[in-house]
Amino acid sequence: MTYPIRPITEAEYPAYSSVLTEAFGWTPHPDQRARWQSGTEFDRTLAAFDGDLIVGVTGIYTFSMSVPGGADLPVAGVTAVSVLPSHRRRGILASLMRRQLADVHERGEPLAALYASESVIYGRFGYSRAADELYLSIPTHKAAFVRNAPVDPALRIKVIAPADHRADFEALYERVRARRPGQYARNDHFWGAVLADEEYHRHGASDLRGILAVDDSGVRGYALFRVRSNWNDGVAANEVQVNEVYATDPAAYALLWRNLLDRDLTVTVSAWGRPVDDPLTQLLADNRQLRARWGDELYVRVVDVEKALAARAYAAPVDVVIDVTDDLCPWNARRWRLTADVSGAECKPTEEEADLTLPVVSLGAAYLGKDALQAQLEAGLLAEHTAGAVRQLAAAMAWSPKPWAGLVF
Ligand SMILES: CC(=O)SCCNC(=O)CCNC(=O)[C@H](O)C(C)(C)COP(=O)(O)OP(=O)(O)OC[C@H]1O[C@@H](n2cnc3c(N)ncnc32)[C@H](O)[C@@H]1OP(=O)(O)O
Repeated sequence: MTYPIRPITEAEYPAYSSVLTEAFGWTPHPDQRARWQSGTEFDRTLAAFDGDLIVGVTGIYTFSMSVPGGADLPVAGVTAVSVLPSHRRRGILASLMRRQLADVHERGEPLAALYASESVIYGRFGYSRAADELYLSIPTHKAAFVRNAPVDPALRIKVIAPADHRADFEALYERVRARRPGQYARNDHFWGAVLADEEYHRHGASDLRGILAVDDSGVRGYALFRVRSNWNDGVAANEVQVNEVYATDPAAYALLWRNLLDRDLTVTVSAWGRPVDDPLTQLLADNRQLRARWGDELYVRVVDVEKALAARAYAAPVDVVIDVTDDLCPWNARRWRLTADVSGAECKPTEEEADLTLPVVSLGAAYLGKDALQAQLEAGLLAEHTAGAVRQLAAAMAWSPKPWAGLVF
């Protein structure tokens, strides 16, 4: 049985969104549903139909995303993937994914990216875990910084109402996001999500709180957080739950965390999803006290090998012929010669013998700079034809800071 696929109109949004809420078992608040609707790019939605009934959906946010070296790449941010429970496992997701990848390619976007509800779903479509994150928790009484942590006496903390400082957050985030691969330009919809503060976003904690790190020249950093108030037998045991911390420089970054860690009545600071190389991990003197769970963050699919590999910077010179295998995007499946040094990168089709064979899913894992390729070789997932070729490519593709998008879409 086939299920015709097409984008929806705005009038069809209620039926589109009900597939999403049914598949996820969510009951969104009307404000949240309204926000999703206003953020929807209707020409980039796809719905699969069984007669008049929408039974499967997906959408795309049109992103500009930082890649290693700081360039901005057009990226398709895949979202809202859902199939009605009555129609699951009939190949509807597979047909939506095939159609979506063809659309993304036609539009000239070299990458697609997503946050996965389950890590097992997207590998078959060429997506790979490309960024990791830490869910961390720090006991505040063990949170001293190393002795040489940066301090700038010109800096001070200002307590603010987040809703009044959106322009400061936007300007600061835009100033710093090129540093870390995976960070994407946030439009109105995403700033609305960052600052969303209705009761249902609080999960028993306070309203959204904010601090700025400022000096006489202006804002050098901000943090957004909530406080979960807690008393045990008359003893205060609050938890500060950190949502975002961004700063232009290390001293401002350290001061913001210092303020979050030093609050009265507080025993724990936690954060749901931080970069694995968060500078905070280096600042804590007793860093064994930082308890963290390692998780998967962004998934990446290289849709156009030639454009994607030429667009990023490389940490070391590289000159290899890669035989890319890709069942879903046949335009990628061939041999490519990648040459790169400090002056730039080039990726061109070639008929030369391959130094290594790389499934496109492995390229996605390494694209934003995660150190993935050598381990994949050792796991038997790649084929090396010239000794040392994988090590050379892995050293060139690995990047610091490590990739992290920082905001679910
Ligand atoms: C970016 C995001 O939006 S992430 C959100 C993803 N959505 C959800 O988690 C909501 C709940 N789940 C669903 O709506 C559906 O189960 C979906 C969208 C995950 C899958 O849709 P379906 O139409 O059932 O998938 P489809 O039938 O096309 O399956 C294609 C293949 O993927 C496999 N597959 C699909 N979903 C899963 C899963 N959750 N776990 C393991 N395998 C899966 C199928 O078994 C099939 O494998 P095969 O090719 O070897 O036969």
